[in-house]
Amino acid sequence: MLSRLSPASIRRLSSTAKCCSDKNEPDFSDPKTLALHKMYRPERITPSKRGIDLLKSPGLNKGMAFSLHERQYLGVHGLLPPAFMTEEQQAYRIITKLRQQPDNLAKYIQLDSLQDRNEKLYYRVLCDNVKELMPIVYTPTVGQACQHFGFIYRNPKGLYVTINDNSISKIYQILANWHTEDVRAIVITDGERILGLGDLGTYGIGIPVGKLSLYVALAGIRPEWCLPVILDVGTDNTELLNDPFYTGLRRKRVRGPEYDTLVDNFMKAATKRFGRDTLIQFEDFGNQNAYRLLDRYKGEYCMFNDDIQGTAAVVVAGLLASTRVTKKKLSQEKIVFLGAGGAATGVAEMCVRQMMDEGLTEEEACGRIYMVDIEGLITTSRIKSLGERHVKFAKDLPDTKNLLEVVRTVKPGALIGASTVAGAFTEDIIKEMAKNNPRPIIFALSNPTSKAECTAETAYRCTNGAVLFASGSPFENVELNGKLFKPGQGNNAYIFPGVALGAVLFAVKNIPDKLFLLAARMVAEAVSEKSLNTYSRVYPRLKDIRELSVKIAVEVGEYCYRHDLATLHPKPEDMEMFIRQNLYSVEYDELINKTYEWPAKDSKHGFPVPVLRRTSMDEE
Ligand SMILES: NC(=O)C1=CN([C@@H]2O[C@H](COP(=O)(O)OP(=O)(O)OC[C@H]3O[C@@H](n4cnc5c(N)ncnc54)[C@H](O)[C@@H]3O)[C@@H](O)[C@H]2O)C=CC1
Ligand SMILES: CC(=O)C(=O)O
Ligand SMILES: [Mg+2]
Repeated sequence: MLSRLSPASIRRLSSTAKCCSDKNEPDFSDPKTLALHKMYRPERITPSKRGIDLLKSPGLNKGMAFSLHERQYLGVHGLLPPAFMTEEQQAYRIITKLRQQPDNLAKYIQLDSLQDRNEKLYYRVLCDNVKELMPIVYTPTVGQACQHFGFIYRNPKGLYVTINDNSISKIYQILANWHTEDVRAIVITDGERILGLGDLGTYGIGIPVGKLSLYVALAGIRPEWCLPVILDVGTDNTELLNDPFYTGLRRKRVRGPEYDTLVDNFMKAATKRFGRDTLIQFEDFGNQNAYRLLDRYKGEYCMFNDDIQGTAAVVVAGLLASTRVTKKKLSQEKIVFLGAGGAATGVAEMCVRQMMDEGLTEEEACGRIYMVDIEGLITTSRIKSLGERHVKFAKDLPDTKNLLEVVRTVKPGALIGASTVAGAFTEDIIKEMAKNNPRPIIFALSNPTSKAECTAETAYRCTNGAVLFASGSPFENVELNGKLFKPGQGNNAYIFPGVALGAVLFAVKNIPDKLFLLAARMVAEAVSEKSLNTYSRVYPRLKDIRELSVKIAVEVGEYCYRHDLATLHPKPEDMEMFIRQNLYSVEYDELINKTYEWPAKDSKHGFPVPVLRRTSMDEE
């Protein structure tokens, strides 16, 4: 069996095993567990770094949580204040300071520098406060951080590959400069469509960084396996080209064959450097490249486009959960999309697959989907100018750019926005949706919040609380007529962490579309009756994503072994246990085998142990 292991897999098995934490210690009374464990777990290691180098290594640094024995043994004694702090105390200090920051960008900067200093503490704080901090490290604040990236830039995070590095060997060298060898997941963007904010060039690096933070926080993927990458091919944003702080090449975007060669070279160099099964997530590419690159690479590499496939899955999940309230199958609904770019088209295509699984023909399913883009409703009169993906959705209806008119004519059960047009779902449109449906479905997916097609408050108010609403960026709860509504976040963050966890742990060859549909169904099933019926929320709680990610990863693994796409052999007998054993722990590791039990409450050390309160603001 072992002879079937590729060199990359052997390397992975041994390094995977290093991450097993005592917290997740398996049950060794079971002989099968013991055998599996021996296979995957080598001995613990002591870090090679010492002294100030250790304190400057964010992956190892524990700040004042180093025990006296560790301080002496690892050469940091005297380099730290003499008092000690537990990780919990440090986390309390961080979140307290964070809550005193004047605004969200200041919070982003504080967390960003914490990540540079002390990785475990960063993830500890993030995991303990997912609902409060996701809007900081992710949408909407990450959008603001990208817009001001040149100004707030402190430390490099991620790799920059420019159009001037356009050969496999040059890119390979850049990848070899990265500080870890065992990279298993890359999130890459070219910065052309950063959220709904448009072309932000290299300022877009904040997006891969933020997505990978969620890999760790929402799926327990180890941070050292993660690599953020930006392809710098220039920018067409003249404001940036004139910005003295701009961090990228000052030139117009390169397009055409030279661009394609750069992406091709990157794919080859990355898989040569890190292994054929390295996951590469494409993020926030512009409309003209997103689908094209996905179609080109999805059969050949372990990759996916999150804006197309991840978004499709999360929206279908929200729609399926909604059907539990409307008591109608998805195939019985008509759906209108505002926007027909990567996100909306991906969702439309997955809706078609779901409707076909429910018994419709492809033609019937496409017939239930109406798309409106910047040119108006996609109609048969536009066929000559449409791309092949849109032709099947063209309707034999009069041309119009008026969304209200479309809603009046079609009478859809669901209205979905991925257009980047803030406020496009006017009060009239929302009221029209409510007129035609006892429980209208309205998803305003555009990010960040400033681009949402409508606010949660408008949606609930204009439908008298009947709407099943979700948005790409979070909105506050809304109280209406004495009832509390908790809008769900229809964001691909429910999907990509779990898919990525399965892909990296089982070293999959590629990721079929079907897996995203399976993930969508799992997310839909995870929505509780209480969520749906008490709060009208069509998504699980954010704090449940981590568990959901494990379940999605099991599904990814099972599917990939069935279809000969998993290259980790032998297949773990207990898939879930294998995944749990390999989850990143946010608790500090013991850095030497023997730990000195320091007297945490000893007044000699002068540490006033604070009364800890729960830091989590997560709620039902
Ligand atoms: N909630 C989530 O998980 C996700 C949200 N998104 C958001 O969706 C938005 C769109 O993303 P993509 O589809 O990737 O972008 P895209 O650039 O591929 O597509 C934008 C679409 O909007 C249409 N559009 C622009 N102005 C319009 C107008 N005035 N009226 C009607 N249609 C108009 C364009 O014609 C195009 O079809 C972004 O704001 C992005 O942040 C994207 C991915 C995931
Ligand atoms: C959520 C996301 O991927 C986007 O807005 O692009
Ligand atoms: Mg995106």
